[in-house]
Amino acid sequence: MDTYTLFFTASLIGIGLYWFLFVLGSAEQKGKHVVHLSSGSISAEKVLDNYNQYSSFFRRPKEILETAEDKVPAFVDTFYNLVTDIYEWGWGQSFHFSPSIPGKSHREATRLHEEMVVHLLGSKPGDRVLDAGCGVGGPMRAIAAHSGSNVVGITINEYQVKRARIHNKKAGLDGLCQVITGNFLSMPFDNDSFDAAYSIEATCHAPKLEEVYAEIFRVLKPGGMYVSYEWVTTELYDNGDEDQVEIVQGIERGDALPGLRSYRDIAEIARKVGFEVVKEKDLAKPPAKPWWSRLKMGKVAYWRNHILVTVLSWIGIAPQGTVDVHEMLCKTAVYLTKGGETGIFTPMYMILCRKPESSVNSS
Ligand SMILES: C=C(CC[C@@H](C)[C@H]1CC[C@H]2C3=CC[C@H]4[C@H](C)[C@@H](O)CC[C@]4(C)[C@H]3CC[C@]12C)C(C)C
Ligand SMILES: C[S@@+](CC[C@H](N)C(=O)[O-])C[C@H]1O[C@@H](n2cnc3c(N)ncnc32)[C@H](O)[C@@H]1O
Repeated sequence: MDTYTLFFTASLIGIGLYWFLFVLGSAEQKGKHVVHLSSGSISAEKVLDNYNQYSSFFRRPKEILETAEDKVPAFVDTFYNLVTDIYEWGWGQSFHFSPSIPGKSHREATRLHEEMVVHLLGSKPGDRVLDAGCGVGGPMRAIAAHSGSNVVGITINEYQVKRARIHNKKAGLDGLCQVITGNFLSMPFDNDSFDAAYSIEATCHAPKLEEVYAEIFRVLKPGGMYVSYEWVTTELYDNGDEDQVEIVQGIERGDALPGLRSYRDIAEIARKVGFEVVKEKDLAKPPAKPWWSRLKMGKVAYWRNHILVTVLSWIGIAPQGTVDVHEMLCKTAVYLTKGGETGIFTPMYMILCRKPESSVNSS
């Protein structure tokens, strides 16, 4: 090979590599780049082990409630160590769905879904608002910026707190947004200390919904509003239909859920802990456009991402085990899409509640 051919070939390989890593692997919302994929607070050599422990724990989600309910928060924490960077890289800083809106980008539709929380709660400047299960804070920043309220987020995952604080600072919202590590089943906040509260696609991780709802009720001031977007099965779900059961179990396994609840249970549980239920509605119902369309359109992107993750793991840049986690997410995307298309599942069953003015906390 002469010098010219050698130079030409080397340049082509260089450009190809640059394109593969820096163009294909670019971050969705300037959050994460593929070459920086880590596994949260888990050290690189323990990723595969942690993934295997996670997947055997969530293999039979329904049984968890009978045998190992108390271990759920720790495994949810492991799950978010494994997926947080991949979510940020492939989805953005808001870890939830929203109805697609013709003519609007995913980012814009996400933001509208988050700002709806402000309107439902009636939040205003100076209010202290709780975000129960805040992820890396995408919703918190949108809600604080839209309302001028002070938002306090809590997440079980320490790595997410680190990421959220970085994003809050970058967005110039660290004055309005505060984030702490903690369990929403037992929060380090005083009784009656928040004007309002919300949770977006987070309380589905609680083994018993009444425990997290009771805790949110406790920290809300009397008259305070709470809104939640819940993951539930709908009226179309038939637990005697094997195909439907497989879809639901696929969603539970790939999303760290200790058993999906029925939409019927939500308001009943809210009332049981003392809330007045103001409104409940499945925000996925028509005329809303499919929330799962972005998951479906991503088929080529999944394939591309899978190659990227495999190559990076192979050359030692991404931790070993990242490929397994990514493969799990690819399967999860299929089950979620089936859940949406069949209409047996919704990730946005909205419930709006009020803590009665007259209520007294039991603890
Ligand atoms: C509320 C929860 C999370 C909801 C969503 C934010 C995530 C559910 C499934 C995730 C994804 C699936 C496929 C991934 C893809 C294979 C990868 O290449 C890029 C990231 C994905 C698109 C990823 C992004 C986040 C989800 C859509 C739960 C956990 C309660
Ligand atoms: C799917 S993410 C949604 C995050 C955020 N609401 C958003 O929409 O971007 C679920 C969140 O719930 C948090 N979570 C789950 N179980 C928790 C628990 N027991 N205590 C506190 N946070 C929890 C996770 O750590 C994660 O941040």
